Amino acid sequence: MGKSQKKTGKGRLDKYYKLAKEQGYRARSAFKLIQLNKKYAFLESARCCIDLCAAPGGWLQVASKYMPQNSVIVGVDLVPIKPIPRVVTFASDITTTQCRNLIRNELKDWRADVVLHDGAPNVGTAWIQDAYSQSELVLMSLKLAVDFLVKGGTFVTKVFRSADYNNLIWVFNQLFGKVEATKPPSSRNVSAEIFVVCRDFLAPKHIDPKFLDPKHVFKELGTSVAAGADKGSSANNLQANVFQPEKKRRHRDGYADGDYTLFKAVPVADFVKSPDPISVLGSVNRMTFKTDEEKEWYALDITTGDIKANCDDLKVLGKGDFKALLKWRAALREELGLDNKTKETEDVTETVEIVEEADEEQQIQEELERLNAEAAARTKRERRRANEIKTKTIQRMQLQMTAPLDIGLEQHDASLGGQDDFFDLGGAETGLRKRGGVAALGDEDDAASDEEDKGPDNDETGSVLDSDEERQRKVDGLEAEMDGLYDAYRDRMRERDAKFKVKESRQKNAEREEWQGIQQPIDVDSDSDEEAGGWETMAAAKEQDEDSSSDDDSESGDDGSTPAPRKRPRSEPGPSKPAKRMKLVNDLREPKKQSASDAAKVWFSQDLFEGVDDGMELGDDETDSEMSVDEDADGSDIQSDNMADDDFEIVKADEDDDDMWDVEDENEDHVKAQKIKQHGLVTAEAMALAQQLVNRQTTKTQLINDGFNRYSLNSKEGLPDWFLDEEAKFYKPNIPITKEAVAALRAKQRALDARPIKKIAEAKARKKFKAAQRLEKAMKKAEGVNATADMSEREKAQQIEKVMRKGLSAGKKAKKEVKVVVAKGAARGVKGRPKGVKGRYTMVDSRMKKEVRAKKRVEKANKKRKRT
Ligand SMILES: C[S@@+](CC[C@H](N)C(=O)[O-])C[C@H]1O[C@@H](n2cnc3c(N)ncnc32)[C@H](O)[C@@H]1O
Repeated sequence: MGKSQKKTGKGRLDKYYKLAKEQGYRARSAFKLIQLNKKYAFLESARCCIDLCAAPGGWLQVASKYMPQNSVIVGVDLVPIKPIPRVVTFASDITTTQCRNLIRNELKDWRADVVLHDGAPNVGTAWIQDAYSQSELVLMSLKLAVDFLVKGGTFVTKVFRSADYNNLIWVFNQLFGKVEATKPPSSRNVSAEIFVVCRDFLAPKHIDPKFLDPKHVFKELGTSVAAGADKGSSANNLQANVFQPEKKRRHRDGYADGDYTLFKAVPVADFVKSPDPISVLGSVNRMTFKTDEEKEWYALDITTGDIKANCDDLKVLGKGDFKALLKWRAALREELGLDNKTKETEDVTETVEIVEEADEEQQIQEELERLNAEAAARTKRERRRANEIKTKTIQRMQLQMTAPLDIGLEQHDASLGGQDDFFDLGGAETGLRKRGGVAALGDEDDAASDEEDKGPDNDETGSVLDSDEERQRKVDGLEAEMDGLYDAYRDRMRERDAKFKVKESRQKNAEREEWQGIQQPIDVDSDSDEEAGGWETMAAAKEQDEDSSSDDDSESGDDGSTPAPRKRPRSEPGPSKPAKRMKLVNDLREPKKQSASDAAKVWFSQDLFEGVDDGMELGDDETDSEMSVDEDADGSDIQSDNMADDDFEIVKADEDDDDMWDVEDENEDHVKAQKIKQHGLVTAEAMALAQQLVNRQTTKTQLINDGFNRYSLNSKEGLPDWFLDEEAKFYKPNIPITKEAVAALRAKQRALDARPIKKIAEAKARKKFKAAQRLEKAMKKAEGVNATADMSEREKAQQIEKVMRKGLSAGKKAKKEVKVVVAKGAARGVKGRPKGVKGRYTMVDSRMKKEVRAKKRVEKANKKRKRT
């Protein structure tokens, strides 16, 4: 931000502050945009974004992370913003034409899909003044937004809940199809800020300048307040000034008659004796003790130093100070006997009223009104308490979890009716209440004290449970209940949904296996219910990849999150399930089977990869970083016994392979490239990353850095099942490649897979051709037999059957065995058939026989090696 902020005040160092530090965001406000985007998803599809009031750049970082590569991102602020990759920034005032021109120059004739505004004026003096300038700043940002937004675009702005709020919302509604106000969980409860997301910009051809003119937009309320004042409701207004400062407006009507100064001092007696003390507090700057009577009051014990100081400057006082003054007044009046008098007077009035036979109906009416008001106040109080409890429950849950963002909670703002929560705990809470499981919550209900009596800090701690132990016990109880509910839900699902059962058992298997390898792509048509784009799409695609794997399990690792249920590709038979499972515990360095390495060979045979061994290594790097944790865990040299039954000889891993993970190896690049060539870049994601490296769209460092994220060391210890299940679905890293790139590569791979190997195709064709020839020949022969006159019909039939059988058979003559005969002793050198040898034979000497055997052995061994 422009001005330096105190980092130790009221919960400034909250979890979002820490998270921001941890994740390298420049400001905790980054999470506000992340959460807004999570709800409205406007960044993923945006190609151009303008961030107004962007310093220090938290929102810009988020935009650059979530928007597609090569999008245009422009940030403006009064203060310079430290450079951010892929982002252009200016230092300029957004209310000036110079700023407009700068943005225009940068964007040329591009239009923005998203305009963001998180501006806060750097005034920091009077809150009322701040709120007003904030509203003006919002209107200025809207002015810029309508200049640059594309039709259908999104404008996100921060507004304060002030008197101008409704006017601003009205203006937004004139220009946008959908306008929603929301308060993301990361926005502090104590802050009056609220975010308005205006979608579907209508892009009217002509916009009445009055819509964007503060004088007009904020006029109506200003005058209504003034009008209210005219109607003699000054007392109410001034009361509002004290306890609801946002209601106060600027003096647009000039000074009161005969009162030309802004500073007002009144004798303290005015305050003490006035029937409307609050209006006095709201209208003056100082209360003086000048008369003798007032000096006496000054000397009293109840007139403490604080009271004296408060009377000295009323404009700097807060709610608590005003309350103290009112208490002091009440005490003083009691001491002076002023209140008794009033009581007496009231009694007299009452008596008079009775004497005057007040209208009974009117009394009933008044009583009813009073009761109604009381009921309304009670409901309000209850709602507030419920909200407080909900917030606290959420906070406690978050304290138990490592990923507060995933809970994506949206606090329900009572003033913004009709907005759905991201994750409504209300239901769960009610359920728990019914079972009596959250007595804790009830306790807290009672414990929640009146907000008015406490500062925001007290709010946090005052109603929080007494001791750590007690709190822990209650949290445990709540968790146990949640687990119970979740188990019940799963039981219900198991009964109702057979698919769920299968899914669950697969999940369990997968969890047991823990390590998940990279596999072959499968048919894209296979159903995936999470095809939502972004990571979901990638994850679904990845799942498909993994599903289709026949046996290769060492290339790409997942981040260790629970894998989704797998499916066998329809097109390929693949090994049986047990075989597949068995492979999962194999040595990671075991040489890959045919399919993976073939795919890799085809892939690397492209011109693109000529002489780019260096780059290749990075593709692996990426994979390494993702899989390293699992690899360490599972990479033991376990050899399944079943392997012995395989056709393949188990070959001990090369020493080179041992070096794969040794970063200190000087041949590292070469070795890794070899490994990739050998095992293949099997998933489309890995290929897309490799392609990005080759095309210099990304760098090695960037990929390595991307590999270290909050997903990489995600401990699951002690987390409840429902949370892990939820996490398995949504807590996944976003690989920095586009959906389109993966789709294109997958299509390419499918095309390659669909093609048979040329040699096989030719051999098949030859075989077919020869069979046809044989058949034709047989038919001709059969015709000849049929035409023969000197054969009986029976003989003909027998002959034709014989001929046809021969024609339809494979036509391969059994190879006649040739016996190898070694002439020894006296027989050596003798010509002619040796004694006792029948059929074909060949004479050899003993040396030749050995050589032939050795040759056969070598051929066989080579064959096996090739197959593995
Ligand atoms: C809350 S900060 C913005 C934080 C930013 N969204 C982030 O995530 O880093 C508000 C910013 O508004 C800027 N600002 C206030 N008035 C401005 C104006 N007239 N023109 C440009 N920037 C302004 C301030 O300099 C301040 O840096």
